[in-house]
Amino acid sequence: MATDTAVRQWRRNPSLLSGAAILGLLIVVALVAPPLLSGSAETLTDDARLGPGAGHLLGTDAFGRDVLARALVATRLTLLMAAAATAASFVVGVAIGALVHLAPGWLRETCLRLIDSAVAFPSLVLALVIAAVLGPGTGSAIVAIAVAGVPGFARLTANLAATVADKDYVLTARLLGVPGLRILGRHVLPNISGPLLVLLSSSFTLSLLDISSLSFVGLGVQSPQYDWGRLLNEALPSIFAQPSIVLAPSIMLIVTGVGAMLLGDGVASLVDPRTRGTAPAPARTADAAGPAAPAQDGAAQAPQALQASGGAGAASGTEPDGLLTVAGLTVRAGDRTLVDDVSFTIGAGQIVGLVGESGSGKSTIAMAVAGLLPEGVRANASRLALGDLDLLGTPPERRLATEIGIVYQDPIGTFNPALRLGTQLTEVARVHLGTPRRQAAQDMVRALADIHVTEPGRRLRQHPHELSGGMLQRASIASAMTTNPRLLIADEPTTALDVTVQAEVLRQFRRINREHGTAMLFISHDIGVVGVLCDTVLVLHGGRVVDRTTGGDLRRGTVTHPYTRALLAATPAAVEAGGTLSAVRWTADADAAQPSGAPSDDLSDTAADRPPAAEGSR
Ligand SMILES: Nc1ncnc2c1ncn2[C@@H]1O[C@H](COP(=O)(O)OP(=O)(O)OP(=O)(O)O)[C@@H](O)[C@H]1O
Repeated sequence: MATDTAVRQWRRNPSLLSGAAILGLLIVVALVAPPLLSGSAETLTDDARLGPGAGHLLGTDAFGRDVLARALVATRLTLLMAAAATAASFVVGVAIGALVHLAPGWLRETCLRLIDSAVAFPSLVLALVIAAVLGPGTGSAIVAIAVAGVPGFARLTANLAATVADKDYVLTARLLGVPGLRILGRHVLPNISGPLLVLLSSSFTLSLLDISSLSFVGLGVQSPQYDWGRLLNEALPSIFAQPSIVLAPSIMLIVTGVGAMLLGDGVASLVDPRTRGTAPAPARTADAAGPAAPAQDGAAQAPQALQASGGAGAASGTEPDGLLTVAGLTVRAGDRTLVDDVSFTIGAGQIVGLVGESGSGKSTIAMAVAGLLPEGVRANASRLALGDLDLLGTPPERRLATEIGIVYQDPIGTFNPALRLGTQLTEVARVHLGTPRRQAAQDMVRALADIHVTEPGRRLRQHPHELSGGMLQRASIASAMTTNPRLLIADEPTTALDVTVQAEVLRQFRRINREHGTAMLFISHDIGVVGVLCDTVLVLHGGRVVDRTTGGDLRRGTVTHPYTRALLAATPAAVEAGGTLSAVRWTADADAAQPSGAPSDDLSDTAADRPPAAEGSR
């Protein structure tokens, strides 16, 4: 079965097939030509400078040696030198790039600038300088080309690693306390392997040409050894009288280069799990299947589906003890304040929502709570704690990993595309709870079934790209709940999903909240969704809390703060209810600014003037 799949993948990959065929043929030549053809390639005869003919297809050189035989015998040394130089550049370059990526900010920037300068220097010129310093010879040519190739690999590795570093699955690994080197090996390098392999193949071609160039100018292979560059060097004096003498090494160089590039392209698409084409992606209908009936249609379905259930905290009508305490949280990037003096608490079983326009600081607050702020961004607070766990200091990784779960906006970006779901979903249980692999898999199958993922056993063997967005989001909720965390942070968890899947995902949040008493910090642009799910809602604007209200007030539309009213007026639900869709035009210091169609109000109705909806309102 696996063999059939492998054969199909190869058949569907003409670059891989043709590149492998060409390089395979060259390897055969490199293996068999020296023992079979060394005689005619190296024995001096009186048949000097013969033209192409029956005895010698491409003629003979000035010493009567067969030109074609020499080119074929030279294949072994040429390929070995190019491969050795490329392998050395690859290993050293990737290692340097990875270390640079892990280095602290100032050192990384310095190293990157140095690498950039090295890349800007032409590799052949650099190789010529190194070869001239080391002296002519096969070894020095390999070293020179290898050194010249290092900066390219180092830069690509460091740059690509930086693009993967802010992916959700890397953030999650950081939250779980996975060491930097392990994150690099497990999450970063596998996901940048495609471009690195393409560079490997083009670097092999470049090494081949550079090594041949060094030999051609007399700094590489020395007589009596010969590679294709050395053959071109020897043919130079007679190139006009006997042009056929340069044909064989030139053609061999071109064919090898083309073969390497084709193979590189083919391997790059083969290692990318998204283009492997394994099992077909599940049908969309499977996503909505499951014991809970999906909402019928329309944006209003999600809120309606949840309204009936009511909020745990809201139903109690009491303010639960603060499990998460955020007091005076301020987050800065350099001299820019991203979040300004934000305070709130979340009790066990309570859901607190953060709403606000894009850029108002919602995700920054969540990341500050989880200790996942990006480099250069610093959080300060008079208190930031989850129960007895001080989140401002350096909390024990194990506790962070098990007491906070995160569900991100983009279910596809949440998972490492290079790893099967089973490996990723059971990692926390295996690594942090010490659960045996088989038991962790069985537990996860149950957890996925609980959250209405169909065929959970099969899902664990699939890669993320083989599941729909809704199914992946449910898998990420199941994953976040593995340790039964005290706090679940959901950062726009439904934004990337269509409305029917949204409703189901929201139902799952509600169920988890009620069954496990999990405290939740729920972030959304969608004020309607926040209204039906959350007990307490903080409205953010420009990094500050401008209003505190309740889900009930949002649902009933009985909010009084002008900005919150402006947000409500800007939701499609307001239009469905007969209102006018308005753009939000409120600013903290422009009391006249109102959404069009919204009743006039002034800014005296600040959070301080309102009864606190959550403990610690500022
Ligand atoms: N690493 C960073 N360095 C500097 N500024 C940042 C950084 N990350 C975010 N910001 C800024 O912080 C502010 C708040 O961003 P944040 O992502 O928290 O907003 P948000 O309300 O979650 O927006 P969205 O809903 O679009 O995700 C924005 O102005 C953003 O440009």
